[in-house]
Amino acid sequence: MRALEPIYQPMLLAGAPADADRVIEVRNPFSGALVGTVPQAEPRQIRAAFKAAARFRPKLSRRERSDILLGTARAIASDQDRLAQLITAETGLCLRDSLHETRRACDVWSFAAHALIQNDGEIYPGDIGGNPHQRRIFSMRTPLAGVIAAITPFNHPLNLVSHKLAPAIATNNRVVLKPSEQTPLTALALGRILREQGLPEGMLSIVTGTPHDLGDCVFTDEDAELVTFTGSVRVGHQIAERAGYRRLVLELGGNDPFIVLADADVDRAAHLAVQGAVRHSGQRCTAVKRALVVEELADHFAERALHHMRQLSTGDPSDPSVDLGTVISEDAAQLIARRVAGAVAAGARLLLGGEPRGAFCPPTLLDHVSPACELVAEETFGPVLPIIRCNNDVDEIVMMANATKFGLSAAICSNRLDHVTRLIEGLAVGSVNVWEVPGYRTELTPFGGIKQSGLGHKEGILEAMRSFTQVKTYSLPWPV
Ligand SMILES: NC(=O)c1ccc[n+]([C@@H]2O[C@H](COP(=O)([O-])OP(=O)(O)OC[C@H]3O[C@@H](n4cnc5c(N)ncnc54)[C@H](O)[C@@H]3O)[C@@H](O)[C@H]2O)c1
Repeated sequence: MRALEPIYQPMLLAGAPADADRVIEVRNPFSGALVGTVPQAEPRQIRAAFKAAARFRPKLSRRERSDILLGTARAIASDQDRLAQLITAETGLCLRDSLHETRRACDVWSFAAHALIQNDGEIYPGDIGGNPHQRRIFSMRTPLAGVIAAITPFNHPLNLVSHKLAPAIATNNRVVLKPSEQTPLTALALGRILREQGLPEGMLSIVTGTPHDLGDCVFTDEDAELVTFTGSVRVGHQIAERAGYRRLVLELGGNDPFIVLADADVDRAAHLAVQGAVRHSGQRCTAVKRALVVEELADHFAERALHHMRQLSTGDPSDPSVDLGTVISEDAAQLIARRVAGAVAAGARLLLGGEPRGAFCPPTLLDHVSPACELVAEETFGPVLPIIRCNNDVDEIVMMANATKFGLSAAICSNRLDHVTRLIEGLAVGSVNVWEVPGYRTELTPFGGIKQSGLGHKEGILEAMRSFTQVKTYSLPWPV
């Protein structure tokens, strides 16, 4: 496929294009080619973005918001090839994964449009207590008084940005978004679409820059009432320590187990595990990070997983037939390689893999992995499937799965209802999928982790619309 011409994208400050004295370069992780440049914002520009947002009071009717959201969904759908190419150029993800991402983002925007037409208030009778009143209490949801500060990671540059912006717009809020400096071009392309759909300028700023240059200003601005952050545990915890008295929504890393019990169809389980581990280059918070397989199936599982991994085609991520692109950078590929080597040194058997080439990390399969290795104790963000063998004992498997600081999602392969229900009850995670990859969800459903993976506030359109609003109650006389 022809390489895209390098582009310069200005930021959006209160909807208007804005430059800065310096730029950051975005390079294609596969080819090293320059994809484009964006401004390196200065802290004073971040302040200006929050100030402009705080001054603006959105007055869009539900119908107007719904039109903008549906228009955005349609624009993403009609431009999906170009957007997918941009995602692939910025991230090194294969085009197939990028197209998948554009379809998810369309869902986000259209589901938000549908969600906002539902009434979100409730009615409570006043005559229920020991001192009954002839009144009724009504609740309504209002936008936040302050501005939403949104910070997003590199790995889903369209979908996760959509998960911040769509519910914010649906609830008439104002947002200052700082996308990852590794993938800012897709976020800015989405910002342009929103402008074309008639989003009022004061509702959205998209500022770009490195955390090194911006410091804390995005999440400590005096006008930021809520910080919604998706990214690593390390950065999420730093933000939690420094953000002060404001609402926090943290969607952090994961270390998701893929549990295969003794009754499982081994080939089906192995195929799912490989998909869950390598799709999106293994760079999903909910990717399969550890396969916990009962000992009696493990040889067969490893053999079938090897078979499925060998089917994957690799190469230029912009080639539509390629299944696996690169990870985000050469440094990321090197870190994965070091952790794989560490696991092998600790006794794991490498069944498939090899040295990284630039940012390309080959699909990697290991068996007999010790749960103590860094490869599986930490979140390893790459196309790696480590098999940890375990005893055929559900309670022990629950303990192994939970023996991590993370608590995002999990997957189970079993048809034994008694075992499945014990696992669903026992796993300390936000979501469990039976006979699916851990990350399965719709864009509407609640999603988010516990323990170090998050504070328990959920995303997903409906939950995000709740966290981006306050509940106000009012009561009226209600004589009967
Ligand atoms: N739970 C979820 O929903 C979810 C979804 C996707 C990704 N993630 C997680 O995100 C991580 C991968 O993304 P990443 O590498 O971009 O994460 P990251 O934490 O390095 O960066 C995320 C964002 O924070 C910014 N940032 C980095 N350091 C900062 C600092 N000191 N102060 C303020 N902002 C800072 C980055 O510029 C980026 O915009 C993985 O851990 C993955 O599991 C979680």
